[in-house]
Amino acid sequence: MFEALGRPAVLAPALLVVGWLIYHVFFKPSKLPDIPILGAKESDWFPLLQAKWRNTLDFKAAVKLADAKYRDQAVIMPLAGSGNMILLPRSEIQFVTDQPDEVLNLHTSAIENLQIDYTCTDPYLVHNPVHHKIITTTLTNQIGNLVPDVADETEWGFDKHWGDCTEWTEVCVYDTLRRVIGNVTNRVFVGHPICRDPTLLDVGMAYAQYVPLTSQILRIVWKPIRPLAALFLTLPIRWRTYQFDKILRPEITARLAAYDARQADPEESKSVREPEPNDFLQWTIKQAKTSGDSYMWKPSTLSGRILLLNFAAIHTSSFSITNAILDLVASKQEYVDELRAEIESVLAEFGGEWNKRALAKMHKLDSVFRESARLNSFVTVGLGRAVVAKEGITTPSGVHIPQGYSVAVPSYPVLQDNDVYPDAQSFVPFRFSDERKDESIDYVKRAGKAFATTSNEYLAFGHGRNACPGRFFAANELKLMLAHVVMTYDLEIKGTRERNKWYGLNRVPPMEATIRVRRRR
Ligand code: HEM
Repeated sequence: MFEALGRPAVLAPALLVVGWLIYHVFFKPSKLPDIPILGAKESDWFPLLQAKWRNTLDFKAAVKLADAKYRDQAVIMPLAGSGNMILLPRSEIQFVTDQPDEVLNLHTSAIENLQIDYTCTDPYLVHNPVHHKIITTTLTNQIGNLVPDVADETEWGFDKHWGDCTEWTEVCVYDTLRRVIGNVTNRVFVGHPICRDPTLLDVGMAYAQYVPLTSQILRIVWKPIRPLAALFLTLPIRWRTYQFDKILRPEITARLAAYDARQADPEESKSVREPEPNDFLQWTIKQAKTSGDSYMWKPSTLSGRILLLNFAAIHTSSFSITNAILDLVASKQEYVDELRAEIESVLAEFGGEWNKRALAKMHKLDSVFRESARLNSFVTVGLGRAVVAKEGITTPSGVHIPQGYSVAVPSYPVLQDNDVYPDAQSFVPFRFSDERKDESIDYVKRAGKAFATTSNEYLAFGHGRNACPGRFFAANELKLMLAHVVMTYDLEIKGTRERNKWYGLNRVPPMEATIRVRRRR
């Protein structure tokens, strides 16, 4: 091997590669602003590299340090796989929210973070995200009409995964809830009975795990060889995409044929055919056909969009309800009793029927989710946006950030701040419903305490123009599910609630945690 290195044909390119690496790591002029490096120490020889190492190993310490030491100052936040992000101070959260997409852009940052051009089998779906519009318009408008389906699937899901035993039974919270969420959410995405196909759910979950994992690895692979590495690294993703498409394809083909038949002869369709389904797949077919672009109604395009939705919706919602149930079960029984009383009295007002208006009236139920998200949100730094303006941006505190870098703002330190949320370390389930009751506070401000309402102090769903478009649907679905849980089951936990774990930037609930459940008589 050493002999081979002596040959000019091998030595010359090897020296070039080593020289290139040395130049890039140590000598390339940096366009980074002249601001402190989070995690660096005065004695460091290579502050960016050493800080990256420290921040990556313990991001919780890094984000706490940022808030304690640099509360009013922007810092460079080096992190493996995320480059050198600029963390702006909390006083500039509104500034970030106010910037137009031509200046700070969420999609550019998401496409880069998730390495969409490699990890998505059809990147066009993300570059042309028509599903966002369907979420903000049709899905959100249909929340009320979808309640019976969501309630039905919730009941079926819990019967299946938690059972109907009146003796105490141990269940793994996250594992069972993600399955129920998978059933319920896909009931709204693709309808019954496909939403109950266990392979569809497993494939969707596996896809949602492989995409962030693979993108993390790809981002540390040297750019020139990334396309080659991606060919191998994305194999598990392409396999899941193929499987997902295979399961959905017969349904999609049948729906497309029925749609065309309905368009060709609306009268016959009224008398003979099944009523048109009211779910995301159908709305996407309609949107595709109306666009006139045949690419949009290719079965693989349609199934690819539903897979992306599973990616956006299922993990996030599963984390949310897992945290809420763990928080509730580890707190006082009187809180559960209070919730039951609220649910019973509101339901009685609506003749025992679950609907959107009844859910909206259950402020305590809503407050449990907002409080649990406040304590446990996976968003530790939020509003990650890429600087896309050619001339870069200059922040209110005068820091110039060139095009190509990303910014973010602190979320975890704000959510845990006693000055913003008194007694911030404790789970106070009715913190927000109590505030909503206080009539001395302006109505709009009170309404701003709802689970899905975002603010500078509550970034669990992001904030501003690009805040999570699915949050209103998610809030309704999750509330209905938790209401079903407390009305149908007694709950108990052995010992204390296991704390959430940090994985890089994100915090996730303890996935192995178990509780005991018993069907109420
Ligand atoms: C509790 C459940 C959920 C949580 C905590 C959550 C949280 C978030 C967050 C933090 C963002 C980034 C926003 C930003 O950076 O400003 C986001 C974006 C997004 N969410 Fe959610 N989400 C949830 C449920 C859902 C559901 C059910 C859907 C679909 C029906 C959905 C679809 C999306 C989409 C498509 C985006 C990207 C928006 C864009 O690129 O403009 N989410 N979500």
